[in-house]
Amino acid sequence: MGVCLPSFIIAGCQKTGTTALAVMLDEHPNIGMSLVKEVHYFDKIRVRAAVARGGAAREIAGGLRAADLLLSRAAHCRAAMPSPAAQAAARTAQSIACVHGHHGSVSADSRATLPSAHDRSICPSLCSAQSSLRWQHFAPPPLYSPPPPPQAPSANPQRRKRNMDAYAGYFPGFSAGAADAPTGAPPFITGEATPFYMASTYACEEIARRLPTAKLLVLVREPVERAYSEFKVRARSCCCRRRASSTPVEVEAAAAVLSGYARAALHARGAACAVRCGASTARTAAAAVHRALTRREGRKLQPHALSAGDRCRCLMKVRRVVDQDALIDALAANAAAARACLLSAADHPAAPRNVTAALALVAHTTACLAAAVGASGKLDQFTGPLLRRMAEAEAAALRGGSGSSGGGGRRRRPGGSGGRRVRFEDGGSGGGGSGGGGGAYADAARRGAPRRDIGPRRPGPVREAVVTGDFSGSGASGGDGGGGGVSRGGGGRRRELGEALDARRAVVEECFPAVACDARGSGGGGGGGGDEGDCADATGGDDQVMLRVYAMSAADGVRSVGRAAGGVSCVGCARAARTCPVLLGALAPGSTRARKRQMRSCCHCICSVLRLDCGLGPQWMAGTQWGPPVALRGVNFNTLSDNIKIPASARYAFPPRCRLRHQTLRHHAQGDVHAEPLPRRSSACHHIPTLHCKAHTTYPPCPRQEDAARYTFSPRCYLRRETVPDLRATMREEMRMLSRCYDAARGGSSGGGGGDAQVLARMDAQLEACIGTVRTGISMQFVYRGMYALQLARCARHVPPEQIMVIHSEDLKERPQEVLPRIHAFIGVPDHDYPFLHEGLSEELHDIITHKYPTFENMTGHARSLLRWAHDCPSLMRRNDVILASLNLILTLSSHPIVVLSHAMCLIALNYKFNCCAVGGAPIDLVPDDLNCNCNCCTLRWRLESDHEPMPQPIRSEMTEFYRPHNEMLFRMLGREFPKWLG
Ligand SMILES: Nc1ncnc2c1ncn2[C@@H]1O[C@H](COP(=O)(O)OS(=O)(=O)O)[C@@H](OP(=O)(O)O)[C@H]1O
Repeated sequence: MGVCLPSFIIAGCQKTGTTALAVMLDEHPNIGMSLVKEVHYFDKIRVRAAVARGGAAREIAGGLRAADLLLSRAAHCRAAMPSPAAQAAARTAQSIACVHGHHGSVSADSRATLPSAHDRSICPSLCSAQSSLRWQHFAPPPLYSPPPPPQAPSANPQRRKRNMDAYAGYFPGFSAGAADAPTGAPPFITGEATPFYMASTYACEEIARRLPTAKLLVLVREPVERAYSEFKVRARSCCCRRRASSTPVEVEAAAAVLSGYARAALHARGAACAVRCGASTARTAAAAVHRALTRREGRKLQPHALSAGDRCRCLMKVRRVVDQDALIDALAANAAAARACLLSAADHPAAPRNVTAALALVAHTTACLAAAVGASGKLDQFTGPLLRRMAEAEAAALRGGSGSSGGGGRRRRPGGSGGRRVRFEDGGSGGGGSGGGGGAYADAARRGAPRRDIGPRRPGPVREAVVTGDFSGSGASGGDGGGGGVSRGGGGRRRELGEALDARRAVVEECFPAVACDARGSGGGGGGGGDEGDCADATGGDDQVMLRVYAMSAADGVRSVGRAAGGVSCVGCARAARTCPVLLGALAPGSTRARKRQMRSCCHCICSVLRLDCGLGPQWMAGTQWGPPVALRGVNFNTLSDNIKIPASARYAFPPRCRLRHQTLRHHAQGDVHAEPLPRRSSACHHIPTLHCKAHTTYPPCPRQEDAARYTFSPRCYLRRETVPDLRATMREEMRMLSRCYDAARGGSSGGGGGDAQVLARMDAQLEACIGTVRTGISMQFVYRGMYALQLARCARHVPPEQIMVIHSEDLKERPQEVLPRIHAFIGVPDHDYPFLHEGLSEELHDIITHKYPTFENMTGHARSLLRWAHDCPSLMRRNDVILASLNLILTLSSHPIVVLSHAMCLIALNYKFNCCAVGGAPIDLVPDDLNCNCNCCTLRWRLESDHEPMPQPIRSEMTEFYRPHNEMLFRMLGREFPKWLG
């Protein structure tokens, strides 16, 4: 496959509408934009060992680094850990790495790392987590299973970035299209947009050297506006200090967060079913899409081009050409296959807990839905039919006819040892299970555990909750088998599914009456409860209804997790309920017994989120993932009930939200419980105010009005009180430094030191002396980035001016119909009638932008809407279901481990805050700064209350004056004036 390096680059400037332009051009049939915006190739090319910082590059680099580190740890896990589980995890991990062609990616240095005590203790989780990272990175996405690309990118970010072929990898598949285009067809070109290139001191030079014919598109915007726009991003997104030790913490946290998914994925794979899911269903879907695209675009596309990029982007394109029904069919089939596959995982010999299956089920279901949401742009016509189709598949499974959905075929081996050794066949009969031992409840019964201890409704006490198959979410299923175990044959499974559906209906009808109505109305599987009056009341916009439909489905999966977790010891819940009354509101004034019980269940839910979904729950306290709690070995878990008995010395020093479990373990190590001493990793937990873990009997007061001024953000928006940099001081300081430079370049106050070109060249030469290194990202160099004349002059020293097109951002925004044809002519593609231009910059373009480059806010908008819905839900249990659903949705929306991690963190934060706020009505600061910092810095961008406020006039005037000579130089260069810029 030939490479298809970009013919044009949107090289600048930040905050001038580059995203909009990139999105618009990507809609052109002859243009393919890079798979990610802001490749940052040419501005990082000279960076050697330093890891790219900021934005996606940092995340990718961080993720790969984490993956490598974890992989290396897994490598010596095998040697260091005699336990079969660790060995198995390491083996599986390595085989996944191997499958994806990255077997040799562990550096010799990494391999040589000697295992430390710390490594040994966390080895199992690292082993699985590293696989997870690999999984996240390299495993096929659930919908479209791509063949491995011919040239897999190097796992080493530096090497990859330096490698021009790898750069071309940002434009995959399109090159094949270009090569195979019919003779005489208009050219197909690629482009990328990295607005930092203009600000970079050497990117243009590198572009000129490596892509000498590339055209540069440079957008300029009134510099004061631009600076303010960037400043607002800064203020919204990050004011926190970076932790000095961020890497190990991130790696470790990533390990923790992702291990659940890793395990789910691993076991799904272990059941040899994922292969089928991936290979048959997803590939069929991909092939169908591919065919359709080929037909439509009249050129051959590599199948992997359909999946190498982000899923949403792919689906966005696909959706236009594939029959919607066909796509829904494919998605539903894929979901069904994933279901079958993941259900099977529960019975796999290696599966440690049935919850892994449930978890994976949720993950895949939500991933599927997320993709659907991404494809539809709205939760509307697309998601509804898809959900309905999935409901039909469930119904088919209930009736025993699972073959058609590909989702239920399950057959037990005759005489198998209980429910654990199972062979699966796609489209199998779905019946005839042999029953048998039945897993935890039966085990517990055999051990003589009291009956009350084995019911799934009682969280906590059952220690050995392995593989019950109770992934259905049915609260009643555990009791079905009585003391003698539960038959888990096809009939049992169907019964469970039925119970799951009932449970889901209950959730839906309680929380989302409109959905129940909708479902009844459409015959889509609603049922029970409500009457016409309810339906009449339960009106709302389409979006809201669909949101509820979505919640219904997600809650279904989530309940599975929650219920399944009910069979697993939940030390954290009991602990939290006892020691964290404020958090849970259990001791709220006037709290009734029932309320306390409810709160405890709520706690249980939170705990399962933390543990199961994020890997951050009792592990903090108990020390291992999934395995027996290290710190509590020797404690008889069957005696743990509501009055959990933990040696006093094992009391937790840190709140459950503290993700630095090592701290806690260290604390344990000092007590009389058996634990491995762990090195202290960070003292962050010490700084966490413990207000919520004291035995408060009242809620912390709402912030007083006079305190509100200290909140940069609305206190209700869950953010810590941040100090946003002072606009005036920041801008003035930078202007002062730049003026020094400019004055020197002009030859002092007398001026007259040559023409513009000389002045700009001199200024450029001493720029770094004035403002230091030109940094990427949003890095407090707001003023400099608006000095377009300086940057253009620098660029024009390397790139011929006729290859640079400067576009006024305002023109693009207000008259795209005029600007776009000029751009087409400049980059050499035929004109195109963009549908979104017909009504100006319509919502469609906005949708495209937000779906193509979703911010965290965009990505999680639906989930956060769910959170809001949850807020109104009368039942705390249900509310938590929805919260869990939201969490899952957000986790599955993102494919990058580090992104997932930070999202998880944010959601954990939200979850806590949400619960507290919801219960107590007071926005209390429950989230460790560290955690908040993570959220704010990386991804979470809440709107500033002042977001839409104009820039204060005094500083605006100062800046306009500062920019005046620079703007004038720019006007002379362009031969065109923008009078508004001069004030
Ligand atoms: N079509 C069009 N034309 C011109 N400008 C537009 C357009 N669409 C959006 N915008 C405004 O551009 C700002 C975001 O610019 P970028 O996408 O370049 O930002 S980034 O550097 O990629 O982060 C951002 O400015 P602020 O609203 O001030 O943040 C957008 O509003």
